[in-house]
Formats: sequence, C-alpha cells, structure tokens
Amino acid sequence: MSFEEGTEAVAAELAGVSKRFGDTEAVRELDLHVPKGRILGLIGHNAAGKTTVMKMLLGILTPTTGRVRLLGREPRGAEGAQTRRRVGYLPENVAFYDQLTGAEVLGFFADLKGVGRRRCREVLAGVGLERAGDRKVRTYSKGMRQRLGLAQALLGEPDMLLLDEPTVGLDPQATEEFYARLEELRSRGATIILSSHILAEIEERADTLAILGHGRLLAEGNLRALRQRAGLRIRIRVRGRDLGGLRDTLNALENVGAEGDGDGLRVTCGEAQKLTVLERVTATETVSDVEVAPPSLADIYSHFGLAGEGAG
Ligand SMILES: Nc1ncnc2c1ncn2[C@@H]1O[C@H](COP(=O)(O)OP(=O)(O)OP(=O)(O)O)[C@@H](O)[C@H]1O
Repeated sequence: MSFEEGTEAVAAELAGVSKRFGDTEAVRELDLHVPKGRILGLIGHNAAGKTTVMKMLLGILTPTTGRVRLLGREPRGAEGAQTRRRVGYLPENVAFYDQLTGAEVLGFFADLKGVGRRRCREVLAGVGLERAGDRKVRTYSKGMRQRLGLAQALLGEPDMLLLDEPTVGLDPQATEEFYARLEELRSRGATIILSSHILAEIEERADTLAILGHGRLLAEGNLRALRQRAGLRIRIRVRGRDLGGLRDTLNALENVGAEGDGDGLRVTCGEAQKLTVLERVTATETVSDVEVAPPSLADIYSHFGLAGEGAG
C-alpha cells in the first residue's frame, strides 16, 4: 500500500521500523498499515514487541530505524502534540493516584488532554463506574481500575485508540460492553489498535490480525485468511452410537481423517472439506451431537513456530 505524506487514509503506519534496546531487538523491520476506520488486533507471545509498537505510534519511543506516522503525522514533537489530543491510549498496566476518586482521576486526565471535564460523568457511566465515581481509587477492584483506564482512553471521542490488553481483569459482561463501545466508536470513523493474548476474544472483532513474533510481522490478515494461509485443520467432535460406517465414509474423503474415540469420533479436515463432513455427519441418524473447533491461537502459534514462546 502506498502512503501519501499528510493523508489520513492510512491512520497508522510503520515502514521499515526497527527498535533496539541495547542488545534486544524488540521490533525488526516492521511494515504495518492500518487504514482509517479499521480495528487491528496485534497478537504475539510475551515480549513479541506489541507494546513497543504502540509506544512508537504514540511517540513515547523513537524507532531506531524506519518511519512511523499516526493520523498522517510524525507522532513526536510539535506535530505529534496536536495528534495526541485525538488519540486514546490504554497502557498495559494502568496505575492511578489511589487517593483520588475515579471522577477526580478522570478530570485530571481530561485536563491533561485539554478536552474539558464536561463529559467526564458520561464517560464514567459509559464504563459502568457511574456510582463508584466518588469513591477513592484505592477501594477499586482490578476490573474497576481497568474500566477507569478505559474511561480515560475514551475521553474526547478519540479518532485513534491504542489499547494494550484492554480486557484484562474485565468480567464477561464488561468485556461485551467494552467491545460494543469500540464498535460504536469505529462506526463514527475511529481507528483502533488493540493487543491481546486472547485470540478467541478479538477474532470476531478485529478486521485484521497482525501476528508478531520476536519483533517481526509473521502474518497479517483476517482470521479466516490466516487459517487458510496456515492450512490449519478443523477439529470436529462427533458423538453418537454405531459410528463405524460414518468413520469409514469420512476416511474415504480426501483430506479428512476420522477415528473412533469412546462415545464417538474425532475428525480433522481442511476448511474446504468442512461442509461436506458436516453434511455426512448430520445425515447419520445415530449422531447425537457435533462440535466444531476451528484452529485455536495455540494452533496458529505453533504453525508460525511460536509454541511455548515466552518473554526473554
Ligand atoms: N524500555 C525498555 N528497555 C529495555 N528493553 C525493553 C524496553 N521495553 C521493552 N523492552 C524489551 O523489548 C521486547 C519487547 O517488549 P514488549 O513490551 O514490546 O513486548 P509485548 O509483546 O508487549 O509483551 P507482553 O505480551 O509480555 O506484554 C522485550 O524483550 C522487552 O524486554
């Protein structure tokens, strides 16, 4: 994709970016383009470079080599100062002044961002902290702190959101509400980059996933494309009785494997064979249940050689 100076069609761009910390190459020759209005999910093992990418986009870190643009501008210096007002950032570890109330903390961030305190209450209510707003932050649970972190990132209706593991500590309902809020912002044109270790959570929400491994971009695309590219197999668990005939029928199909397992069959197949397999399975009267498990994050990680990777 080409990138014109000053345009916002590409909301975030890294071109040939590397970042070194002493001997550690945190990010290596990274090219990444995020079109305006998209949600990009950054995934990768611990220490893959996700936070470093976000910090370079924010202008908190300077790349060792390469070029970074956020909303069409250089994120550092005077040019960046204007952009930053339009950006919401949720750091990985949110820390607040414990002696302040939630509302005071948010007011403080609103002042810093120059967006005015007028809508703070509304933003607090939007993350479910309306009633807790007057309590000191030191009395907050982990999830409440995370919600407050989200609230400060959402201040001022940002055009760009950078969210580092935003749903850590949120309960399922809060997670749903959080993603609904993101969708709302996106429908108004905001661009969102979020990192997560939980693929199951972002696979439905992100338009594009970028997989980082040891600072390199290993693959990019929507989940379907990534699965296809990786050629990962789908697992299908079939339960029922007398399934020997079905097992043989399935094994006769190309790129399908089926074996008996206690109360049923374990079947694996490629994406292209999925519907044919399901057709055969559902046409078998003695089948009582079927579960389809698409390749998981663990499968994708191991495909890209990242199984068992960790910090270090
Ligand atoms: N300020 C720093 N000084 C030295 N090394 C750093 C610094 N910041 C990051 N690193 C190193 O850069 C690498 C990438 O770290 P980064 O925080 O970007 O990873 P991450 O993908 O966000 O990891 P996690 O999933 O664990 O949060 C790591 O090896 C880390 O130790």
